[in-house]
Amino acid sequence: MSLGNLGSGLAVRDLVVRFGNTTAVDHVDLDLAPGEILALLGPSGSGKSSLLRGIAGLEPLAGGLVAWDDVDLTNEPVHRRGFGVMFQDGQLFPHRDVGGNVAYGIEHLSRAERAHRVGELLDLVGLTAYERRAITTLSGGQAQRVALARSLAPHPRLLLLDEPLSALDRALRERLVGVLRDTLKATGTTAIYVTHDQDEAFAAADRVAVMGAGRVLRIGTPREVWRDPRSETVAAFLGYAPIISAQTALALGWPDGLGYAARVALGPDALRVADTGATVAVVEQLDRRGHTAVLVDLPDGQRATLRSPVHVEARHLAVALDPAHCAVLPGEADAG
Ligand SMILES: Nc1ncnc2c1ncn2[C@@H]1O[C@H](COP(=O)(O)OP(=O)(O)OP(=O)(O)O)[C@@H](O)[C@H]1O
Repeated sequence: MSLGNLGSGLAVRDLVVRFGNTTAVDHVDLDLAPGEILALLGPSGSGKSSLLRGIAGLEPLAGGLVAWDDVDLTNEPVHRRGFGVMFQDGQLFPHRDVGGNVAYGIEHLSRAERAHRVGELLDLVGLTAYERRAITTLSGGQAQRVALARSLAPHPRLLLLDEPLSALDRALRERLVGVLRDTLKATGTTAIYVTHDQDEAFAAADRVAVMGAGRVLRIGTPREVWRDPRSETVAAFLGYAPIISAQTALALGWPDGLGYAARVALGPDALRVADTGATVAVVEQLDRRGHTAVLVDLPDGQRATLRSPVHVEARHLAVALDPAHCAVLPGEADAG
């Protein structure tokens, strides 16, 4: 049934998923344009998987609507939505080889068409000539690339990826997130990508939605969400720390123009050593890759980290805040 006003791509309206007394997804609205990649980010238990599964049709809805190109799919079974799903463990068939796995969803095609599509996708995910390899001989990263090729083979109009890289180590994740994004873009696939890793979300997506307690707290491009998290919850989840009052920010040399109730969230490079400024006590120094993390106590008693190229000798430092590496948050009373 055409709904008449929801536009092209995915539209989610007022979606609710409940498990007993737990509301896992709490009245969520979401729009996704064709070809767009959205990352769903949020702490454990914030409802990311439940939202994804609700959209896929894998979880019954307690309320709301899922539509594609203005057509209501809420009551369509999973396999009639034209959506694909890829999970953390890939769920490959061990008794089929790589090519057999990729061809799984396209067995209605002619042998030649199938072979062409399988070859094309294996090329895209960087596994050319792996077609006859046994699944049991693949590394974790290779297996996830096969899983990606398999889920893309039937041309899903929406691909739902649930923590597709989280079983892999960080270095491999950083590399594969690029392969994943490039492959989704090369195939023009619209996708929702669930992860709890901020870096992965920012690297994969055109837009990021940060969830908390079943709701979408903030949605925008990675740059918009980072620059303007709009709430302490989102800022803290993105890795801003600590969050200080306007008064403390002014004491640390903030150039003015802050509302009395505003709060300032410090990003990783927010504090720097200055010739003049507030003096803070050095508490501890930790060796990091390429820099020293100098832990200092701010005038309000909160601990903050300053990145320094070398260990500092002094027990006290003059520091200043760099507004370009901070986010200004509205005071509780102004928060919308
Ligand atoms: N099958 C289930 N039965 C009961 N409660 C569930 C079920 N699945 C999820 N929940 C609950 O719903 C809420 C949201 O869980 P969900 O798995 O969607 O969160 P998440 O953000 O994906 O978490 P994670 O990052 O840990 O996977 C949690 O409180 C969780 O305990």
